[in-house]
Amino acid sequence: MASALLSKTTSDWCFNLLRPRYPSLPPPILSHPPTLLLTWRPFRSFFSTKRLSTFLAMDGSKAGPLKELPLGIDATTEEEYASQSRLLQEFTSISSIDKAWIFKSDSGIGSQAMFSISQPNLLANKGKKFILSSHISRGSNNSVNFQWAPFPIEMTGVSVIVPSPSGAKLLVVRNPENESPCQFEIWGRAQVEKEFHIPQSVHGSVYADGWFQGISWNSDETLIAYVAEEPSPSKPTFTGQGYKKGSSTEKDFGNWKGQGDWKEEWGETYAGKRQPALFVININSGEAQAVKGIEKSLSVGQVVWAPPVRGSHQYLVFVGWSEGTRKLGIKYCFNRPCALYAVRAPNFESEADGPELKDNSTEDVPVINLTQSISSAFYPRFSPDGKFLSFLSARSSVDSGAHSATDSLHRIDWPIDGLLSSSAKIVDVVPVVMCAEDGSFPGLYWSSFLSNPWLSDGCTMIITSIWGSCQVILSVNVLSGEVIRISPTDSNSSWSVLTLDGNNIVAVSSSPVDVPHINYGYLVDKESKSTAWSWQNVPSPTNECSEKVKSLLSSLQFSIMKIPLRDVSDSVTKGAAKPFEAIFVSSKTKRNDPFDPLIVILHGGPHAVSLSSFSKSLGFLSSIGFNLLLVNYRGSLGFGEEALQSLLGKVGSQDVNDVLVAIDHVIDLGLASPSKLAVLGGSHGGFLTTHLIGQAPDKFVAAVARNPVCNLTLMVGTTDIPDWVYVEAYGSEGKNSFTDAPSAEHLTLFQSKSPIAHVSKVKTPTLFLLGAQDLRVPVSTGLQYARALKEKGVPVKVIVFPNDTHAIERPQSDFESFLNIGVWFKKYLS
Ligand SMILES: CC(=O)N[C@@H](C)C(=O)N[C@@H](C)C(=O)O
Repeated sequence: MASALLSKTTSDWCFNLLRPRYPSLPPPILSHPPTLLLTWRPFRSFFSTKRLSTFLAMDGSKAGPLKELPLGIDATTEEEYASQSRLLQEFTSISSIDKAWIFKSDSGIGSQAMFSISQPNLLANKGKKFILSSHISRGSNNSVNFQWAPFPIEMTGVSVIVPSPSGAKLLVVRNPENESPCQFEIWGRAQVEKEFHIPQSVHGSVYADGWFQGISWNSDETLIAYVAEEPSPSKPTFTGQGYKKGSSTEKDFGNWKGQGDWKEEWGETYAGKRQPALFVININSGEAQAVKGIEKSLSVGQVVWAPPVRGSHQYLVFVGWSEGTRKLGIKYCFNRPCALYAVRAPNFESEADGPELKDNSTEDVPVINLTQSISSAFYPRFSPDGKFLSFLSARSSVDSGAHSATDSLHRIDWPIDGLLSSSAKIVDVVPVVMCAEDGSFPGLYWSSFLSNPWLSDGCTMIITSIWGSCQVILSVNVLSGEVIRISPTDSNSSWSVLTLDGNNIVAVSSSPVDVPHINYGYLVDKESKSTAWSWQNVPSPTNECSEKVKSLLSSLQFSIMKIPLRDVSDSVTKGAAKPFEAIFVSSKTKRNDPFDPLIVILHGGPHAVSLSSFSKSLGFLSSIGFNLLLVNYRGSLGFGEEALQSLLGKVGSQDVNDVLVAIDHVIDLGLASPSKLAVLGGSHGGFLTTHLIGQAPDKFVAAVARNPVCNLTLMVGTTDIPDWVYVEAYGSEGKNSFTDAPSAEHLTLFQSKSPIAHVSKVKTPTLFLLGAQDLRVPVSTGLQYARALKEKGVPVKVIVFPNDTHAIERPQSDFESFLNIGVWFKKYLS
């Protein structure tokens, strides 16, 4: 019996695997010393590691000295781990296309493209970044041809690259890993032309992602404005004799540094990061100056240069977030009030400066708030002629307290004389859509703006947004307000814009069953007023994945389903009474008889969305025999503001019910069996997962919760976004009742709306994946719930990743998470 257990091969659901990308990589699950893994298995196999080795010896087989199995793995699951891990490695190594830039070609024919590509490096537990170049030429009939460089080039140690507007120079920033200076390099076409080391006494690391990122070249390409961490504050110094008067940042053998006052940070993923501040570097001299006059309490980001006005000082426009009485978490939080400000750029003494620019007195020139009359303004973009400034606003989010909601687009006319005013009229360009009519524009969501999003007419922006369950490319005329969906409407795939090539678009598209592909788009008929775009699929090395993955994905299909509501009450708004959507991914042919097991996948937020784009981890799960149902319950982004706002105050009931309705829908269609259901969700999706196994205790055979919100009463005192708990539990009015001193009445309501209120009913075996550095949903929340299940004898497995934050996205942690998810579901659903 034991040898049967041990000799169980991968043939149960064996894959004819190709050689993995990292041939020397040992099975990662065995190479994981830092992961803390707690396993509680009331129904665990009789053969614990010790018993198994004894049994083997008694069996008389040539056992030899048996290796202990790693923590959390038993003999029954080890083969499964080994076989799934090989396939997961093939999915993991698929590269992602993150950004692209277009340059004029030296030959004057066609253009040059540079693509930034990333790939996880499991052994190093880091992302690898590459640059892949291509020459783009146009043939007859509008055909386009990309000639790719033979290999990509790795960008080791590079934090961010930003080409100059003309494309003649490239800024490369290398952030230090310790107290070393921050390195700026200016590259020409063939070599590094300048290299500057900015000491920590001037500033810390340059912000290279998230809300605060912003690097902008001025028009004559001599100055670069950017956002970096302010220098370290000086701390009290103590010597053998006690406190040493005066401040010093120097380290010395004869003294030691105290902590000084604690400073608020921006929460999740910003731990240890200092206040973002504005700087300008002169690339001729290498001198870097802090921009003066900005209030210390203002965090800054997204800086751009205002159009130059002859004979007048240059201004910078940036986004500022005020701190108020405390900083609340800002990652995934669009509801933090912010405004656009204009500030005078510092002067650098240089021969090029005219006499009128020698005045260095920027301190007494006020910083102007340009968007006082609106609670949120970000992504400032000047039109190419400098006549207006457009920007996005999340005012709906700020005003309602929902952490993300429908955005709006605005513009202000820019004074040609350079006389700025804080009372400039804000024009609404694309308003918030309250009720999304079938098939029509639902509003702007999570839009991303290129640094140059403009077509040559100077008033059309090309942007990426969300439309139902799809990511789409839109053209937006900033003068007329006309919005057109220009990515194909006959496809359910997701599209996003990478860069513009003049009036043409380089985009990436993907779907749950197609890895990302590059596409080239152009207006079919430029002369007529036609708005039809044609898209050409561009063969590219980035489109490649292993033959195994290709073949597995080609056996899958997906559809976007409309799920009608059940029992709509009269009190719901029109927008909230409309069907919601779910993405159903299945095998083209049934793999199991009569039904493949179904994993219900629930996104977090709750104001986020599951998109119809490719996901390596979900591609892996659908390839190992599971159908998937990604439910975009009401409250998700992409369906109009009324549907989104309908969830506030109703979490744990309306969203739970929507998921149950979606499940019944696929069962009624004959696509799933009620006895083969599992559920997986993270964060608010983990809230739903744990609610569902409590409220529908007989429905799910297995569950997985990643950093789940299980107890709002516990979370409110420990999370970086306690305001979220109030708004989601009480509705919009919770925004005003939010306090850091919750009353007994508040705590009682939070308890009643939490999954922990239903924990006594749970029977479903549940896997918990927890990040110990999570500031959003602290690890204690998931641990408490898991312990409560254990107390009841429910099968539970917990993996804590000691160095991971909320997203659990470090390559090894992501890998181990999805490997365990695959094995967990196989164990209970096969
Ligand atoms: C606003 C927010 O972070 N809410 C969390 C509870 C959550 O669900 N987060 C989402 C974004 C996630 O998927 O992590």
